[in-house]
Amino acid sequence: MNIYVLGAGSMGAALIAGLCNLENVSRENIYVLSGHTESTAKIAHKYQINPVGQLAEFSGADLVINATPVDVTRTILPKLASIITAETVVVSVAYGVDVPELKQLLGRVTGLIYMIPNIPVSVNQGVLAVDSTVDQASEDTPVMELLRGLGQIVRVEADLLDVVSAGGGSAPAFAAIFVEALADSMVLHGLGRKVAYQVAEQMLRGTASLLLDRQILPAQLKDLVASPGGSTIRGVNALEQHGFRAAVMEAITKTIA
Ligand SMILES: NC(=O)C1=CN([C@@H]2O[C@H](COP(=O)(O)OP(=O)(O)OC[C@H]3O[C@@H](n4cnc5c(N)ncnc54)[C@H](OP(=O)(O)O)[C@@H]3O)[C@@H](O)[C@H]2O)C=CC1
Ligand SMILES: O=C(O)[C@@H]1CCC=N1
Repeated sequence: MNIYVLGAGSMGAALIAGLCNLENVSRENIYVLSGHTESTAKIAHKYQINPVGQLAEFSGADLVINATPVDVTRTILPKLASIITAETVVVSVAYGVDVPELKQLLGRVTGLIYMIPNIPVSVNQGVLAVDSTVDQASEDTPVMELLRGLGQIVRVEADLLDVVSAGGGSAPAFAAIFVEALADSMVLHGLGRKVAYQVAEQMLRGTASLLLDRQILPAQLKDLVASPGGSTIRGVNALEQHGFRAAVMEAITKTIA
């Protein structure tokens, strides 16, 4: 399958990195075109994939992944539509350019997927929110099989895609802020920066693994950690007093809005 990636900033590069990790994908079959010739060359060199000079070369694509900014998406997809074939599948990750608009921009109703991935796709541990209403989102297409290699696919109705995008797509930024604050607070109390990050990051990974692998609820995990009259419950109390849960919920609400 020839995969052409359009736009190679944070998300385009993350998707390329994840694709390059897949055993069933050859780097020879991955092509990239970014906004500037230099950035195209840089990313192509970094991942040993093919740089593309101009959009016209996308005529050879079996799959196009659009990871350009929203305004660029709105101008470039109509141009792309006249270049690709009817068999080419287009996966667009531009947030807010939804399926009805994609149909309009591409002038077709099939062979398209609206998906909001998150940055951990670069290590094949992503959450990929896919609009379940389009034909290509069915589980057994080669493209969906490929995307499954990048992480867990969550198929949702169109009106809930923004919700999964906030909790899965945007939240890595919130989690990173939490990790940073946690490390800062350990540094504040005298721990070295490097060890502080190691502790915070491994704590997050271990906690996520436990929740996923053991299928226990977050509340149960919290109860397991907070010993009666112990230190953890004092920290929980402080988080509650400072509106931690409300702050997280408001952040997600604002992200969706
Ligand atoms: N970052 C994330 O976690 C997520 C992002 N998205 C979506 O991904 C898209 C890109 O976001 P992000 O990667 O963060 O943004 P960036 O600004 O990091 O990347 C944008 C990329 O688009 C390229 N570009 C600009 N104009 C063109 C053009 N005419 N042709 C080809 N490439 C072009 C830029 O190239 P150059 O640098 O050379 O100018 C750059 O590589 C957005 O639509 C966003 O909604 C979706 C989910 C998550
Ligand atoms: O910030 C954004 O708009 C994109 C969409 C989801 C994550 N990043």
